[in-house]
Amino acid sequence: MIHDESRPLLSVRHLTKRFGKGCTACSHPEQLPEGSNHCPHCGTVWACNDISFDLYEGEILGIVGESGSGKSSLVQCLYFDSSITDGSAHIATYQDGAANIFRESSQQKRYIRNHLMGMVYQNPWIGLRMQFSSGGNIAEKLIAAGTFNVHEIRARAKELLDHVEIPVTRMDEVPLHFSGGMQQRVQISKALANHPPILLLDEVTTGLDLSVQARVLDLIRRIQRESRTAMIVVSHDLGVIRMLCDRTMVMKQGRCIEAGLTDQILEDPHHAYTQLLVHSLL
Ligand SMILES: Nc1ncnc2c1ncn2[C@@H]1O[C@H](COP(=O)(O)OP(=O)(O)OP(=O)(O)O)[C@@H](O)[C@H]1O
Repeated sequence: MIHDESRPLLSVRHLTKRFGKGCTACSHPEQLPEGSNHCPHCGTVWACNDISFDLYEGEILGIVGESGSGKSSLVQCLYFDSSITDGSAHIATYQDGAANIFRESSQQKRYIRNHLMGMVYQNPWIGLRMQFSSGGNIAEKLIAAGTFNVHEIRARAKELLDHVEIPVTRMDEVPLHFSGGMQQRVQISKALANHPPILLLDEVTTGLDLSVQARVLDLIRRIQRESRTAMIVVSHDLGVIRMLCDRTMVMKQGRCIEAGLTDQILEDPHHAYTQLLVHSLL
C-alpha cells in the first residue's frame, strides 16, 4: 500500500503498562507519588504511563531514560511481547490505519510481527536461535511470512548477511560462535528479512566494545538511509541517541517528560532530569 508520508506511520496513544493489579489508590496514575512509578499501597509498578507519540516513515525516534524508566516495556508492548494495560496503536499501512493493533487477534498480531515490524533485542539470545545457523535464523522469519522456496530463501539470506557485513561463507554457522557485534548484526538482518517498515531496537549496542558499537550504529544509519525504514531506538545512552535519532522522547518513571527534535533537546533541555542527562554527556 502506498503511504502518504505526511501521515504518521505509527501512532501510539495513551499506552499504559502496569505490572500488578492496581488499587483504588493508584487507579488514576496521576495519583502516584511525585517522581515514582510504584504504588506504595499495592506494590503495582506503572512501567508505562499514558505514553503517546507518532513515528513517521524514514525517521528514527529515540527513547532515552534511566534504568527502569519503562523504555523496554514500551517496545515490548509494541511488538506484542508483553500485553498492554490500556492504550492504542495504529499503523497507517495496516487496514488503512483504522485498527487498534492491540485489539487484533493473535493471528493478525503474528502477521504484524512478521510483515510490518522487526525487533532487535539487547540480548541476542532472545532474538536469535543460537542452535540454528545464521541463514536458518533468517529462513525462519521468511517462512513465517510465507516464503517457502529454498533457493529464494538462501538468496535472500545471503543478500541480508552481506548487507550487514557478515561473510556469506559463515551463513551455515551457528551465531553462538559469533562475536557479540556479529550476533547483533545477524539479529538486525533477521529483523529486516521481510522488509518491515518499522524496526524496534532495544539497547542494541549496550555492552559492546566502543569500536564494535560504532560499526553497529553505522549499520543502523545506513539501513535507515537506504531503505527509509522507520525506527524506534531505545537507549539509556544519550550519545547513541545523538548519533542516530531525528526526534527524541525522554522517559522517567514510566512517563514521557520531554519530547522534541534531538538537536533541540540537546541544546535546550527543559526538564531538570533531561538537563542532567545532557550535562553528563558533555
Ligand atoms: N515482569 C515484570 N514484573 C514486574 N515489574 C516489571 C517487570 N518488567 C519490568 N518491570 C518494572 O517496570 C519498570 C520499567 O522496566 P523497563 O525494563 O521497561 O525499564 P527500562 O527503562 O527498559 O530499564 P532498563 O534500561 O534497565 O532495561 C521497572 O520498574 C521494572 O522493575
